[in-house]
Parts: sequence; C-alpha cells; structure tokens
Amino acid sequence: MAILVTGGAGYIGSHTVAALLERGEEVVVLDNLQTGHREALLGGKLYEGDLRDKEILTKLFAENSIDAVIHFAANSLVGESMKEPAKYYDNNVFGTLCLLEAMNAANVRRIVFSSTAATYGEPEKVPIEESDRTEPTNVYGETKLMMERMMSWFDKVQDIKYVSLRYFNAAGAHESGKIGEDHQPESHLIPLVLQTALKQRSHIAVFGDDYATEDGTCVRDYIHVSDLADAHLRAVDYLRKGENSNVFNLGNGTGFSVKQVIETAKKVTGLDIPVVQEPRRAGDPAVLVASSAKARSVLGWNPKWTNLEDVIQSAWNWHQSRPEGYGKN
Ligand SMILES: NC(=O)c1ccc[n+]([C@@H]2O[C@H](COP(=O)([O-])OP(=O)(O)OC[C@H]3O[C@@H](n4cnc5c(N)ncnc54)[C@H](O)[C@@H]3O)[C@@H](O)[C@H]2O)c1
Ligand SMILES: O=c1ccn([C@@H]2O[C@H](COP(=O)(O)OP(=O)(O)O[C@H]3O[C@H](CO)[C@@H](O)[C@H](O)[C@H]3O)[C@@H](O)[C@H]2O)c(=O)[nH]1
Repeated sequence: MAILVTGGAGYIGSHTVAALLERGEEVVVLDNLQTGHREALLGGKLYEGDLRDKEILTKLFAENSIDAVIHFAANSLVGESMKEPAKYYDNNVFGTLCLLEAMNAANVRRIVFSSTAATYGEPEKVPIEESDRTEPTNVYGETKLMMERMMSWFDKVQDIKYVSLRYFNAAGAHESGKIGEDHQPESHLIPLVLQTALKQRSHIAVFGDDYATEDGTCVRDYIHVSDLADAHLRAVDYLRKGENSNVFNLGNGTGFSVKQVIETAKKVTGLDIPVVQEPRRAGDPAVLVASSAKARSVLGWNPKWTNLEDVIQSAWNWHQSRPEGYGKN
C-alpha cells in the first residue's frame, strides 16, 4: 500500500517524503509544481498535476493502492491571502473538496492534513491549546479552518478519518543538505534574513514595531521541518491503528520576536544583516506560540530541534550550499 502525498515537492512535503522513504514506505506524489521542485523529491512516483483536476485524481487512485493521504498542497502565504482571497478559497477549499470526493470514491479513509497556527487568529492566551478559540485574522487561516470543518463532516458522513496538524512556523533544512526551503519569490522571515546575510538582498524589512510584545515586533514559534516530518509519520500510524479524528498543534513552545530572529541569524552567520523598519503586514497576529502537550502525549512526538540557533544553523547550511536554491525545475 502506498501513501499519497499532495504537495510532496514543496518545502515541508519533500522533507516528509524523505522521512517516509527512509522508513520504507511506498510514496506517490501529486504536485503541480506551482511552488514545488522536482529536484526536492528524493524518491517516490510523481504525478505532475493539479488537485482540482478530477481526471488526474481518478487516474492516480485507480493506478495505485493508496492506504492514506498526507495533504500539503495549498497556497499558504498570509500576506498574499490578504491581497488575493479568491486564489485561497479556490486552491485550498475547492482543492480539498476535490481530494475528499476522490478519496471517498476510491474508498480511501485516512488523511493527515497541513493546518496552521493561523486558524487561531489573535490568541486568547499563550501557549495556545487546540481547544482555544479559532478566529482567523487572515484569509489563509480562514480557508484552513474551513478545510478542517469540511473534513470533520466527511468523517461524520463518510467515515474519512483525519488528523489535522496545526503547524506553527516551519524552519530549517534536512541534515543531509540535499533538500531545504526554496520559495520563489521568498516571503518567509528566516530565508529572507539569510539571503540578506548572503548579500542577495540589501536589507530585511521588519513589518511593524508597535505590537504589544516586548520589543514591539511579532513573536512566532519556529519548528524544525524534520520534526514536522516526523509528526506526519506518527499521525499516519495513529490513523492506521484505527483511532478517531483529531487535531494537534506542532511547535516548540517558545516564542521569538522578528528582532530576536535577526539577532540570532547575525550570531550564526557572523555577518552583517541590515534592517529597515516598515509598517505592519495585513493579517499578522502579534503572538503565536504553541502548546504541543497533546501531540507529545498522544502521538509520542518529541521535537529534537529545540534551540533556535541550531534551527537557523541548519537553514544557513542549506542556503550556503545552494544559494540559488534548486534552480530551474
Ligand atoms: N511553511 C510553514 O511555515 C507552514 C506553517 C503552517 C502550515 N503550513 C502548511 O503546510 C503546507 C506546506 O507548506 P510549505 O511551506 O511546504 O509550502 P510549499 O509551497 O513549499 O508547498 C506546497 C506544495 O503544494 C503544491 N501545490 C499547491 N497547490 C497545488 C495544487 N492545486 N495541486 C497540486 N499541487 C499543488 C506546490 O507546488 C508545492 O509543491 C501548506 O498546506 C501550508 O499551508 C506551512
Ligand atoms: O520580510 C519579512 C517577512 C516576515 N516578517 C515577519 O516575520 C514573521 C513571520 O513571518 P513569515 O515567515 O512570513 O511567516 P508567517 O506569516 O508567520 O506564516 C508562516 O507560519 C504560519 C504558521 O504560523 C503558516 O501557516 C504559514 O503558512 C507560514 O507562511 C511575521 O510576523 C512577519 O510579519 C517580517 O517582518 N519581514
């Protein structure tokens, strides 16, 4: 039996594919390569196509014995979602609907889903627990919450069991140095800061310094991509044991401000990183920090990369060895 990974050629998807292959799983990937890279796939069978294309989904499920789906494929940028909402409802919500319909038709009843800290919006308290209020402050988070609710109804009505993993901020790169983060254009803080250290950019913009945080900049919980990959394998095992649908936060439980990330990157690289203060970015909550106690106790998840310096060092190794990323697909 194979595992279908949608978005497997993307950043977190490719690290999860690597982890699945390492433990001997058969992997099938569906990716339209809109942000992913063929070279990021260290194995598995790639179907190059779109989640919203019913024909390719039907073909893929007919040609492979799929046991479970891990669903990464989505648009996932907070800032962009506040400029182009339709793109997010279409790819994320409609795309997931197409996938669930095809799964039901093919009698595939397990899905692990990439959700996000952005489902919470401004948290009522930190660290955030899964039972806390979900009131997204951006379109992206709203679409992910809709996808979770949709899966909950497909569970009730069609018995498709799901595990929704609400990741906080993914960071770092694979220890082998073969795969890492390469988004074109890049919008995530850590890669942008490291590209500035490499002098590929003149400066890093800090979006807002008037938040209610210690130094006025936004606080996030950075979690290593290999720890995220490990959680997906545990979530598949959890569903294979016949457990009920569930939701888990995945974070380290420590928050770092934008300024602290830049300072840590300066220390790791030993290089100058010029900063320019800019206005707030629409849709950004001030603080997002996870309680992952539930994932630890139920999934036995135990993140290894708990130190921000080590996480940034692992990203730095990747950026130094592949300053242009993967290059052309
Ligand atoms: N990066 C983070 O910090 C973070 C945090 C929380 C949640 N997430 C979620 O994790 C998932 C992966 O994030 P990422 O950072 O690896 O993003 P990514 O853009 O690197 O990966 C997404 C992959 O999905 C593919 N894709 C997108 N739409 C598709 C479609 N319609 N059909 C087929 N393939 C499609 C892309 O080509 C890409 O390979 C996303 O669902 C995102 O919302 C990411
Ligand atoms: O040039 C930049 C880029 C980012 N930031 C700030 O840095 C923080 C982190 O931003 P970014 O790296 O863009 O991540 P988020 O917007 O927090 O979103 C990421 O983390 C979410 C979970 O918390 C995921 O759901 C999203 O998919 C993923 O992109 C935010 O406060 C941004 O305002 C800057 O100040 N300057």
